[in-house]
Amino acid sequence: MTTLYRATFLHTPENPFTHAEALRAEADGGLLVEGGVIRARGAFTDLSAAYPDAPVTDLRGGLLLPGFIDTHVHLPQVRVIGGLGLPLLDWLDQCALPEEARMADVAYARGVARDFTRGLLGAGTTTALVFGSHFAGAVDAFFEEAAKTGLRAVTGLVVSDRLLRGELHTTPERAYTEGKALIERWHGVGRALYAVTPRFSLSASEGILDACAALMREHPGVRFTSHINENTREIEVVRELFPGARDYLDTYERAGLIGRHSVLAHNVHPSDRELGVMAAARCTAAHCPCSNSALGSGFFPLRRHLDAGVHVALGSDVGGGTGFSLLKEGLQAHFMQNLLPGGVPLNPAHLLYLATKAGAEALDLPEVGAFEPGQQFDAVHLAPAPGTPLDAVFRNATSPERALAAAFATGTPGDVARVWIAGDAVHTRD
Ligand SMILES: Nc1nc2[nH]cnc2c(=O)[nH]1
Ligand SMILES: [Zn+2]
Repeated sequence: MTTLYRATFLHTPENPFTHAEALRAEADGGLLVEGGVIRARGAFTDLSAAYPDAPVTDLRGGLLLPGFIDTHVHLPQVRVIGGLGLPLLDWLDQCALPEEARMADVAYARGVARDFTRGLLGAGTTTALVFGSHFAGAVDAFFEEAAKTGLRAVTGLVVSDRLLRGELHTTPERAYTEGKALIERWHGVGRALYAVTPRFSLSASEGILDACAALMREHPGVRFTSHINENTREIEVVRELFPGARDYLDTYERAGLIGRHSVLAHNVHPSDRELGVMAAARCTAAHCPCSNSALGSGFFPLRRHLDAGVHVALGSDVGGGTGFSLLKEGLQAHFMQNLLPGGVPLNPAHLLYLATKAGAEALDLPEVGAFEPGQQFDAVHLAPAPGTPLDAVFRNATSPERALAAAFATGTPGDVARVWIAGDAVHTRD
């Protein structure tokens, strides 16, 4: 099936942190999509002349962007968004972990997976690196829900063997056998990919990190994700638990877990050595600005990451974060860099890149992240309801870039009118 989409569209096929003019915009643009793949892109008049028989879907009056890519979000935390006012370790004990224990019940986990997937798609997120659950049945339920809805999900069993609560602990042996079974069942099936996921070094012994490394070695192509350097108290505890490690990163590095397919969430308090190793390994820091603010974790040192050459993408970190919208994460990143002495001034091109193409790079998914011919048509149509302030800005914007800035400043999931993955409509606003 072929469709010619007519829209004001923007995308960032190049990295604006390293390329001038990275923001590409077409005020009256056309995207020819065939079988879910973008075949041609340009001015609408040119495309309609070249493909006069293609049925046109008219999306004028809003903005069409590549689907958002969330590189850090927790499946079992959708129902506990909003536990404000606690630092990380207290928030885990009081808000997150009691809810995560409920995921032992697969029927409960299925409901959570539905709420979670709906939250992602409704915010315009089409690909997500998801911290799964400590329970294999819940991870299965989420893979099933993602397959049903079309979401591109990269996820896995979260493993820990200390300092959480008993129900959430496993053993290195079980972490390995359950992880292996899930990889064999799901990795590379449809749009699903597996991510080996020790929760963080605070809750993971060397034995369980070694079990994770065995899974990575034996299954090339699976992704790796964990947390790092989020909170100063957490970092102190990790230092005490790993007296032989040079720093937090080294706890993962020594196990052989750091490489091109590794995504480390937060990294608010890194050392120069850690940044150097992350850059050399070409792994990614998932920046989660709303979470860093809500949990008081600190200001992400974006300048130091960029100067060291570390790739950075964006994560919502629901439920430490405050919701699924990567528009909000972009705005909060912008605010925090504005407030941080020596922060990086972030323009709309940076924000769009962080919310889209940067995530595709992080996950090594060249088929998504922008509107290049040959890429999948994963897209979000922002079309504010008539009479809203964003609608007023869109109607009066002097350029697509101005409208994009306003979308980050004031856009919400309520402005997400329609979302496509591989050309299929996966969310339509009521
Ligand atoms: N923000 C955040 N940090 C973590 N570190 C370990 N677990 C978590 C979590 O669930 N959320
Ligand atoms: Zn997290």
